[in-house]
Amino acid sequence: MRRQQTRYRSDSISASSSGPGGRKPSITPSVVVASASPTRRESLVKPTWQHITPGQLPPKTLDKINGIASDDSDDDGYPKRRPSVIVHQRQQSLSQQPLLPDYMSSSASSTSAAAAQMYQQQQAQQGQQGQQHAGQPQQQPQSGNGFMARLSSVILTTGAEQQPLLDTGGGRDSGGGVGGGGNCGGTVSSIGLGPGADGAGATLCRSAGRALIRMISATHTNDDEEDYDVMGKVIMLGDSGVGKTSLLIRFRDGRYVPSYFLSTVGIDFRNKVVVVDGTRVKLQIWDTAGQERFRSVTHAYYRDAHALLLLYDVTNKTTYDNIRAWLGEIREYAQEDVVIVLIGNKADCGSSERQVKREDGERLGREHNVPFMETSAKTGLNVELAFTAVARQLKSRGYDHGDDGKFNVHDFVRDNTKARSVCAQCKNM
Ligand SMILES: Nc1nc2c(ncn2[C@@H]2O[C@H](COP(=O)(O)OP(=O)(O)OP(=O)(O)O)[C@@H](O)[C@H]2O)c(=O)[nH]1
Repeated sequence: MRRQQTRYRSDSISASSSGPGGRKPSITPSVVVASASPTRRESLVKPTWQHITPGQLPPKTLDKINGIASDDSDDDGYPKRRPSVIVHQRQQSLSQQPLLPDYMSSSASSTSAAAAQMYQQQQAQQGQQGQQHAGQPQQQPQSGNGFMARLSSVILTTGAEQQPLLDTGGGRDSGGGVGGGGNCGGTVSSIGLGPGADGAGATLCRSAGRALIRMISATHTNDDEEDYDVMGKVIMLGDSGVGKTSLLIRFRDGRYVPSYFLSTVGIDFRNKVVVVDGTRVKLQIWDTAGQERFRSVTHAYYRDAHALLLLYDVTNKTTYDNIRAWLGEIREYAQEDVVIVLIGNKADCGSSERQVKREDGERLGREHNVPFMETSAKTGLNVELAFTAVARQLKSRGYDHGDDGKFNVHDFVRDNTKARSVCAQCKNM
Protein backbone atom coordinates (compact mmCIF):
# COMPACT_ATOMS: atom_id res chain seq x y z
CA MET A 1 0.00 0.00 0.00
CA ARG A 2 1.30 3.43 -0.88
CA ARG A 3 0.95 6.01 1.78
CA GLN A 4 1.39 9.69 1.50
CA GLN A 5 4.07 11.17 3.67
CA THR A 6 4.27 14.85 4.34
CA ARG A 7 7.28 16.35 5.97
CA TYR A 8 7.93 19.98 6.53
CA ARG A 9 11.34 20.73 5.22
CA SER A 10 13.32 22.99 7.44
CA ASP A 11 15.99 23.33 4.75
CA SER A 12 13.51 24.92 2.37
CA ILE A 13 12.63 27.42 5.04
CA SER A 14 16.13 28.38 5.99
CA ALA A 15 17.20 28.61 2.38
CA SER A 16 14.51 31.07 1.44
CA SER A 17 14.96 34.74 2.08
CA SER A 18 12.73 37.11 3.95
CA GLY A 19 10.07 38.76 1.92
CA PRO A 20 9.42 42.45 1.56
CA GLY A 21 9.06 44.32 4.81
CA GLY A 22 11.01 41.71 6.64
CA ARG A 23 8.07 39.27 6.76
CA LYS A 24 9.17 35.73 7.23
CA PRO A 25 8.47 33.32 4.41
CA SER A 26 5.77 30.84 5.15
CA ILE A 27 6.45 27.16 5.59
CA THR A 28 6.35 25.12 2.46
CA PRO A 29 5.56 21.53 3.20
CA SER A 30 6.87 19.06 0.72
CA VAL A 31 4.93 15.94 0.01
CA VAL A 32 6.81 12.75 -0.54
CA VAL A 33 5.02 9.60 -1.54
CA ALA A 34 6.60 6.80 0.39
CA SER A 35 6.26 3.28 -0.91
CA ALA A 36 6.50 1.56 2.46
CA SER A 37 7.41 2.26 6.06
CA PRO A 38 11.07 1.13 5.72
CA THR A 39 11.61 4.20 3.53
CA ARG A 40 10.32 6.39 6.29
CA ARG A 41 12.51 4.73 8.83
CA GLU A 42 15.52 5.18 6.62
CA SER A 43 14.85 8.87 6.27
CA LEU A 44 14.80 9.28 10.04
CA VAL A 45 18.05 7.50 10.64
CA LYS A 46 19.82 9.98 8.41
CA PRO A 47 20.97 12.93 10.45
CA THR A 48 19.33 16.26 9.74
CA TRP A 49 21.68 19.20 9.76
CA GLN A 50 20.47 22.69 10.15
CA HIS A 51 22.98 25.39 9.47
CA ILE A 52 22.31 28.59 11.26
CA THR A 53 24.43 31.19 9.61
CA PRO A 54 25.70 34.26 11.44
CA GLY A 55 23.05 36.44 9.83
CA GLN A 56 20.38 34.49 11.64
CA LEU A 57 21.90 34.84 15.09
CA PRO A 58 21.66 37.83 17.38
CA PRO A 59 24.90 39.86 17.59
CA LYS A 60 25.53 38.87 21.22
CA THR A 61 25.55 35.20 20.36
CA LEU A 62 27.78 35.82 17.40
CA ASP A 63 30.23 37.72 19.52
CA LYS A 64 30.46 34.78 21.87
CA ILE A 65 31.12 32.45 19.01
CA ASN A 66 33.52 34.81 17.27
CA GLY A 67 35.44 35.10 20.49
CA ILE A 68 36.08 31.41 20.35
CA ALA A 69 36.90 31.23 16.70
CA SER A 70 40.44 32.32 16.71
CA ASP A 71 42.35 30.45 14.05
CA ASP A 72 41.94 30.25 10.34
CA SER A 73 42.19 26.59 9.69
CA ASP A 74 39.28 25.01 7.96
CA ASP A 75 39.66 21.34 7.47
CA ASP A 76 36.09 20.32 7.00
CA GLY A 77 34.84 22.47 4.23
CA TYR A 78 33.41 25.49 6.00
CA PRO A 79 34.45 29.03 5.08
CA LYS A 80 37.27 30.49 7.14
CA ARG A 81 36.33 32.86 9.94
CA ARG A 82 32.64 32.16 9.44
CA PRO A 83 31.53 30.55 12.65
CA SER A 84 28.30 28.73 12.48
CA VAL A 85 26.19 26.92 14.97
CA ILE A 86 25.24 23.54 13.68
CA VAL A 87 22.47 21.70 15.33
CA HIS A 88 22.48 18.03 14.70
CA GLN A 89 19.54 15.89 15.63
CA ARG A 90 20.05 12.21 15.32
CA GLN A 91 18.73 8.94 16.49
CA GLN A 92 20.82 7.50 19.26
CA SER A 93 19.88 4.65 21.49
CA LEU A 94 20.33 4.67 25.23
CA SER A 95 23.07 2.10 25.11
CA GLN A 96 25.13 4.30 22.80
CA GLN A 97 25.10 7.16 25.25
CA PRO A 98 28.16 7.59 27.42
CA LEU A 99 27.53 8.71 30.98
CA LEU A 100 29.92 11.56 30.37
CA PRO A 101 30.28 12.79 26.83
CA ASP A 102 33.80 12.60 25.36
CA TYR A 103 34.59 16.22 25.95
CA MET A 104 33.85 15.77 29.62
CA SER A 105 35.92 12.67 30.13
CA SER A 106 39.20 13.00 31.97
CA SER A 107 41.17 11.67 29.02
CA ALA A 108 40.17 14.55 26.82
CA SER A 109 41.77 17.98 26.47
CA SER A 110 42.37 20.35 29.37
CA THR A 111 39.19 22.17 28.51
CA SER A 112 37.34 18.93 28.58
CA ALA A 113 38.99 17.96 31.81
CA ALA A 114 37.89 21.24 33.41
CA ALA A 115 34.37 20.68 32.22
CA ALA A 116 34.41 17.12 33.48
CA GLN A 117 35.72 18.26 36.85
CA MET A 118 32.98 20.86 37.17
CA TYR A 119 30.40 18.37 36.13
CA GLN A 120 31.61 15.86 38.71
CA GLN A 121 31.71 18.52 41.43
CA GLN A 122 28.17 19.50 40.67
CA GLN A 123 27.16 15.88 40.73
CA ALA A 124 28.76 15.57 44.16
CA GLN A 125 26.92 18.71 45.33
CA GLN A 126 23.72 17.26 44.11
CA GLY A 127 24.45 14.14 46.09
CA GLN A 128 24.98 16.23 49.22
CA GLN A 129 21.73 18.08 48.63
CA GLY A 130 20.07 14.74 48.28
CA GLN A 131 21.42 13.70 51.69
CA GLN A 132 20.28 16.97 53.25
CA HIS A 133 16.79 16.28 51.98
CA ALA A 134 16.86 12.72 53.13
CA GLY A 135 13.25 12.95 54.17
CA GLN A 136 12.17 13.59 50.60
CA PRO A 137 12.36 10.99 47.89
CA GLN A 138 15.37 11.53 45.67
CA GLN A 139 14.20 12.01 42.12
CA GLN A 140 16.19 10.72 39.24
CA PRO A 141 14.77 12.48 36.24
CA GLN A 142 14.31 10.26 33.27
CA SER A 143 14.64 12.93 30.68
CA GLY A 144 14.37 11.60 27.18
CA ASN A 145 17.04 13.64 25.54
CA GLY A 146 18.83 14.87 28.59
CA PHE A 147 20.66 17.58 26.71
CA MET A 148 19.71 19.94 29.49
CA ALA A 149 21.97 19.58 32.46
CA ARG A 150 24.81 17.94 30.67
CA LEU A 151 25.58 21.19 28.95
CA SER A 152 25.80 22.96 32.26
CA SER A 153 29.51 22.90 32.63
CA VAL A 154 30.76 23.34 29.14
CA ILE A 155 33.65 25.73 29.14
CA LEU A 156 35.06 27.31 26.04
CA THR A 157 38.65 28.35 26.13
CA THR A 158 40.33 31.00 24.07
CA GLY A 159 43.97 30.98 25.02
CA ALA A 160 44.14 31.45 28.76
CA GLU A 161 40.69 32.90 28.91
CA GLN A 162 37.81 30.73 29.97
CA GLN A 163 34.20 31.61 29.59
CA PRO A 164 31.18 29.57 30.48
CA LEU A 165 28.85 29.20 27.55
CA LEU A 166 25.85 27.63 29.17
CA ASP A 167 25.40 26.92 32.82
CA THR A 168 22.66 26.17 35.27
CA GLY A 169 23.38 28.57 38.08
CA GLY A 170 21.31 31.59 38.98
CA GLY A 171 17.77 32.24 39.93
CA ARG A 172 14.47 32.26 38.22
CA ASP A 173 13.49 34.66 35.50
CA SER A 174 10.07 35.41 36.70
CA GLY A 175 10.69 35.35 40.36
CA GLY A 176 8.32 32.49 41.01
CA GLY A 177 10.82 29.75 41.42
CA VAL A 178 10.02 26.32 42.61
CA GLY A 179 11.82 24.10 45.00
CA GLY A 180 11.56 20.37 45.22
CA GLY A 181 7.92 19.52 45.30
CA GLY A 182 6.77 23.10 45.91
CA ASN A 183 4.68 23.29 42.83
CA CYS A 184 1.99 25.86 43.52
CA GLY A 185 3.89 29.12 43.74
CA GLY A 186 6.69 27.61 45.77
CA THR A 187 9.91 29.28 46.76
CA VAL A 188 13.30 29.03 45.19
CA SER A 189 15.64 26.28 46.09
CA SER A 190 18.87 25.34 44.44
CA ILE A 191 18.88 24.11 40.93
CA GLY A 192 20.36 20.69 40.81
CA LEU A 193 22.02 18.90 38.01
CA GLY A 194 20.74 15.70 36.62
CA PRO A 195 21.57 14.33 33.28
CA GLY A 196 18.78 12.35 31.76
CA ALA A 197 19.14 8.65 32.11
CA ASP A 198 19.32 8.30 28.39
CA GLY A 199 21.17 11.57 28.11
CA ALA A 200 22.78 13.40 25.29
CA GLY A 201 25.65 15.77 24.98
CA ALA A 202 27.26 18.74 23.45
CA THR A 203 30.46 18.48 21.54
CA LEU A 204 32.66 21.44 21.10
CA CYS A 205 34.68 21.17 17.96
CA ARG A 206 37.53 23.58 17.79
CA SER A 207 39.62 21.69 15.29
CA ALA A 208 38.96 24.08 12.46
CA GLY A 209 39.55 27.10 14.60
CA ARG A 210 35.98 28.18 14.43
CA ALA A 211 33.39 27.49 17.04
CA LEU A 212 31.16 24.66 16.25
CA ILE A 213 28.60 24.02 18.88
CA ARG A 214 27.03 20.72 18.23
CA MET A 215 23.99 19.99 20.24
CA ILE A 216 23.14 16.36 19.98
CA SER A 217 19.71 15.48 21.15
CA ALA A 218 18.98 11.83 21.51
CA THR A 219 15.64 10.18 21.59
CA HIS A 220 14.29 6.78 22.47
CA THR A 221 14.52 4.49 19.52
CA ASN A 222 10.94 3.54 19.16
CA ASP A 223 9.64 2.00 15.99
CA ASP A 224 6.20 3.46 16.60
CA GLU A 225 7.65 6.94 16.54
CA GLU A 226 9.32 6.38 13.24
CA ASP A 227 6.23 5.44 11.32
CA TYR A 228 4.28 8.56 10.55
CA ASP A 229 2.48 10.42 7.82
CA VAL A 230 2.90 14.04 8.81
CA MET A 231 5.60 15.57 10.91
CA GLY A 232 5.70 18.97 12.60
CA LYS A 233 8.04 20.83 14.88
CA VAL A 234 6.43 22.16 18.04
CA ILE A 235 8.23 24.50 20.45
CA MET A 236 7.32 25.04 24.08
CA LEU A 237 7.85 28.61 25.20
CA GLY A 238 7.32 30.62 28.34
CA ASP A 239 9.12 31.91 31.40
CA SER A 240 11.28 29.68 33.50
CA GLY A 241 9.32 27.51 35.91
CA VAL A 242 5.93 27.70 34.18
CA GLY A 243 6.00 23.95 33.63
CA LYS A 244 7.10 23.44 30.03
CA THR A 245 9.19 20.39 30.78
CA SER A 246 6.57 18.96 33.13
CA LEU A 247 3.86 19.37 30.51
CA LEU A 248 5.99 17.67 27.92
CA ILE A 249 6.83 14.79 30.24
CA ARG A 250 3.16 14.41 31.13
CA PHE A 251 2.22 14.24 27.48
CA ARG A 252 5.12 12.09 26.36
CA ASP A 253 5.37 9.67 29.25
CA GLY A 254 2.05 10.15 31.04
CA ARG A 255 3.66 10.96 34.36
CA TYR A 256 4.42 13.84 36.62
CA VAL A 257 7.37 14.06 38.95
CA PRO A 258 6.50 16.62 41.65
CA SER A 259 9.97 17.62 42.70
CA TYR A 260 11.44 17.41 39.25
CA PHE A 261 12.65 20.89 38.75
CA LEU A 262 15.80 21.16 36.77
CA SER A 263 15.92 24.33 34.80
CA THR A 264 16.25 23.45 31.17
CA VAL A 265 19.54 24.45 29.64
CA GLY A 266 19.49 25.38 26.00
CA ILE A 267 17.00 23.20 24.24
CA ASP A 268 15.84 19.63 24.32
CA PHE A 269 13.43 17.62 22.23
CA ARG A 270 11.17 14.61 22.30
CA ASN A 271 9.08 12.92 19.66
CA LYS A 272 5.60 11.65 19.97
CA VAL A 273 3.25 10.32 17.34
CA VAL A 274 -0.39 11.32 17.69
CA VAL A 275 -3.00 9.53 15.61
CA VAL A 276 -5.59 11.91 14.20
CA ASP A 277 -8.44 10.23 12.29
CA GLY A 278 -6.10 7.47 11.18
CA THR A 279 -3.27 9.82 10.24
CA ARG A 280 -0.07 9.50 12.21
CA VAL A 281 1.21 12.94 13.07
CA LYS A 282 4.68 12.96 14.49
CA LEU A 283 5.27 15.87 16.80
CA GLN A 284 8.86 16.78 17.33
CA ILE A 285 8.50 18.76 20.53
CA TRP A 286 11.25 21.13 21.53
CA ASP A 287 11.45 22.15 25.16
CA THR A 288 13.22 25.46 25.48
CA ALA A 289 14.92 27.03 28.47
CA GLY A 290 12.76 29.79 29.89
CA GLN A 291 15.67 31.63 31.40
CA GLU A 292 16.53 34.91 29.75
CA ARG A 293 20.16 34.03 29.25
CA PHE A 294 19.30 31.24 26.82
CA ARG A 295 16.95 33.36 24.76
CA SER A 296 19.41 33.95 21.95
CA VAL A 297 19.94 30.22 21.59
CA THR A 298 16.25 29.39 21.47
CA HIS A 299 15.42 32.20 19.02
CA ALA A 300 17.27 30.28 16.37
CA TYR A 301 14.73 27.47 16.67
CA TYR A 302 11.60 29.58 16.18
CA ARG A 303 12.10 30.03 12.52
CA ASP A 304 11.19 26.58 11.30
CA ALA A 305 8.63 25.82 13.99
CA HIS A 306 5.16 24.85 12.85
CA ALA A 307 3.48 25.30 16.20
CA LEU A 308 4.23 27.01 19.49
CA LEU A 309 2.81 26.23 22.90
CA LEU A 310 3.14 29.41 24.90
CA LEU A 311 2.83 28.85 28.64
CA TYR A 312 2.37 30.94 31.70
CA ASP A 313 1.90 29.85 35.29
CA VAL A 314 -1.51 30.69 36.79
CA THR A 315 0.15 31.01 40.20
CA ASN A 316 2.66 33.57 38.98
CA LYS A 317 1.30 36.83 37.57
CA THR A 318 4.67 37.89 36.18
CA THR A 319 4.72 34.94 33.81
CA TYR A 320 1.28 36.02 32.56
CA ASP A 321 2.40 39.63 32.14
CA ASN A 322 5.37 38.43 30.14
CA ILE A 323 3.18 36.70 27.57
CA ARG A 324 2.89 39.92 25.55
CA ALA A 325 6.66 40.10 25.31
CA TRP A 326 6.75 36.46 24.25
CA LEU A 327 4.21 37.14 21.55
CA GLY A 328 6.38 40.03 20.38
CA GLU A 329 9.33 37.67 20.08
CA ILE A 330 7.22 35.16 18.24
CA ARG A 331 6.18 37.81 15.74
CA GLU A 332 9.80 38.73 15.27
CA TYR A 333 11.35 35.29 14.94
CA ALA A 334 8.69 32.76 13.99
CA GLN A 335 6.85 32.13 10.74
CA GLU A 336 3.82 34.24 10.08
CA ASP A 337 1.47 31.27 9.93
CA VAL A 338 2.83 29.41 12.94
CA VAL A 339 0.12 27.79 15.07
CA ILE A 340 0.08 29.28 18.58
CA VAL A 341 -1.73 27.89 21.60
CA LEU A 342 -1.77 29.93 24.80
CA ILE A 343 -1.68 27.84 27.96
CA GLY A 344 -2.21 28.74 31.61
CA ASN A 345 -0.49 25.87 33.41
CA LYS A 346 -0.76 24.66 37.04
CA ALA A 347 -4.54 24.92 36.94
CA ASP A 348 -4.65 22.29 39.67
CA CYS A 349 -3.49 24.84 42.23
CA GLY A 350 -6.03 26.17 44.66
CA SER A 351 -7.51 29.66 44.63
CA SER A 352 -5.18 30.82 47.39
CA GLU A 353 -2.19 30.21 45.09
CA ARG A 354 -3.80 31.40 41.91
CA GLN A 355 -2.77 34.84 40.69
CA VAL A 356 -4.27 34.74 37.21
CA LYS A 357 -7.95 34.06 36.62
CA ARG A 358 -9.03 31.87 33.77
CA GLU A 359 -11.02 34.77 32.33
CA ASP A 360 -7.80 36.79 32.08
CA GLY A 361 -6.22 34.02 30.05
CA GLU A 362 -9.28 33.82 27.82
CA ARG A 363 -9.21 37.57 27.29
CA LEU A 364 -5.53 37.52 26.37
CA GLY A 365 -6.17 34.69 23.92
CA ARG A 366 -9.00 36.61 22.26
CA GLU A 367 -6.90 39.77 22.14
CA HIS A 368 -4.18 38.00 20.20
CA ASN A 369 -6.46 35.66 18.31
CA VAL A 370 -4.89 32.51 19.73
CA PRO A 371 -6.72 29.57 21.29
CA PHE A 372 -6.42 29.41 25.05
CA MET A 373 -6.73 26.65 27.63
CA GLU A 374 -5.71 25.97 31.17
CA THR A 375 -3.70 22.83 31.80
CA SER A 376 -2.14 20.93 34.64
CA ALA A 377 0.92 18.81 34.13
CA LYS A 378 0.20 17.51 37.61
CA THR A 379 -3.31 16.17 37.04
CA GLY A 380 -3.07 15.87 33.26
CA LEU A 381 -5.91 18.33 32.73
CA ASN A 382 -6.13 19.29 29.03
CA VAL A 383 -2.55 18.19 28.37
CA GLU A 384 -3.55 15.76 25.65
CA LEU A 385 -5.85 18.41 24.19
CA ALA A 386 -3.07 20.96 23.80
CA PHE A 387 -0.94 18.65 21.71
CA THR A 388 -3.84 17.06 19.86
CA ALA A 389 -5.07 20.50 18.78
CA VAL A 390 -1.65 21.17 17.30
CA ALA A 391 -1.49 17.74 15.67
CA ARG A 392 -4.90 18.22 14.07
CA GLN A 393 -3.94 21.61 12.74
CA LEU A 394 -0.71 20.25 11.30
CA LYS A 395 -2.53 17.36 9.72
CA SER A 396 -5.05 19.73 8.24
CA ARG A 397 -2.26 21.80 6.72
CA GLY A 398 0.07 19.01 5.81
CA TYR A 399 -2.07 17.10 3.39
CA ASP A 400 -3.22 20.01 1.34
CA HIS A 401 -0.18 22.28 1.32
CA GLY A 402 -2.08 24.71 3.44
CA ASP A 403 -5.16 24.81 5.58
CA ASP A 404 -7.95 22.77 4.11
CA GLY A 405 -10.35 25.06 5.92
CA LYS A 406 -12.09 22.14 7.60
CA PHE A 407 -10.31 22.30 10.90
CA ASN A 408 -10.58 25.28 13.18
CA VAL A 409 -8.24 25.08 16.11
CA HIS A 410 -10.19 27.74 18.06
CA ASP A 411 -13.42 25.74 17.82
CA PHE A 412 -11.64 22.51 18.61
CA VAL A 413 -10.06 23.90 21.77
CA ARG A 414 -13.26 25.63 22.88
CA ASP A 415 -15.35 22.49 22.39
CA ASN A 416 -12.92 20.15 24.12
CA THR A 417 -11.48 22.16 26.98
CA LYS A 418 -12.28 20.61 30.30
CA ALA A 419 -13.06 22.59 33.40
CA ARG A 420 -10.41 23.09 36.01
CA SER A 421 -9.78 20.28 38.45
CA VAL A 422 -8.02 20.79 41.74
CA CYS A 423 -5.55 18.14 42.78
CA ALA A 424 -5.88 16.59 46.20
CA GLN A 425 -2.51 17.91 47.34
CA CYS A 426 -3.35 21.49 46.42
CA LYS A 427 -6.75 21.28 48.09
CA ASN A 428 -5.03 20.53 51.36
CA MET A 429 -2.57 23.41 51.12
N1 LIG B 1 1.15 22.21 40.86
C1 LIG B 1 1.77 22.11 39.69
N2 LIG B 1 3.10 22.23 39.59
C2 LIG B 1 3.67 22.14 38.37
C3 LIG B 1 2.92 21.91 37.21
N3 LIG B 1 3.76 21.89 36.15
C4 LIG B 1 4.99 22.06 36.63
N4 LIG B 1 4.96 22.21 37.96
C5 LIG B 1 6.11 22.42 38.83
O1 LIG B 1 6.72 23.63 38.48
C6 LIG B 1 8.13 23.49 38.55
C7 LIG B 1 8.78 23.94 37.26
O2 LIG B 1 8.40 23.06 36.24
P1 LIG B 1 9.30 22.86 34.94
O3 LIG B 1 8.54 21.92 34.08
O4 LIG B 1 10.69 22.51 35.27
O5 LIG B 1 9.30 24.34 34.34
P2 LIG B 1 9.98 24.87 32.98
O6 LIG B 1 9.03 25.84 32.39
O7 LIG B 1 10.37 23.72 32.12
O8 LIG B 1 11.25 25.62 33.53
P3 LIG B 1 12.59 25.99 32.70
O9 LIG B 1 13.18 24.70 32.27
O10 LIG B 1 13.46 26.70 33.69
O11 LIG B 1 12.22 26.88 31.57
C8 LIG B 1 8.41 22.04 38.90
O12 LIG B 1 8.67 21.94 40.28
C9 LIG B 1 7.14 21.33 38.60
O13 LIG B 1 6.94 20.23 39.44
C10 LIG B 1 1.50 21.78 37.35
O14 LIG B 1 0.74 21.59 36.40
N5 LIG B 1 0.99 21.89 38.61
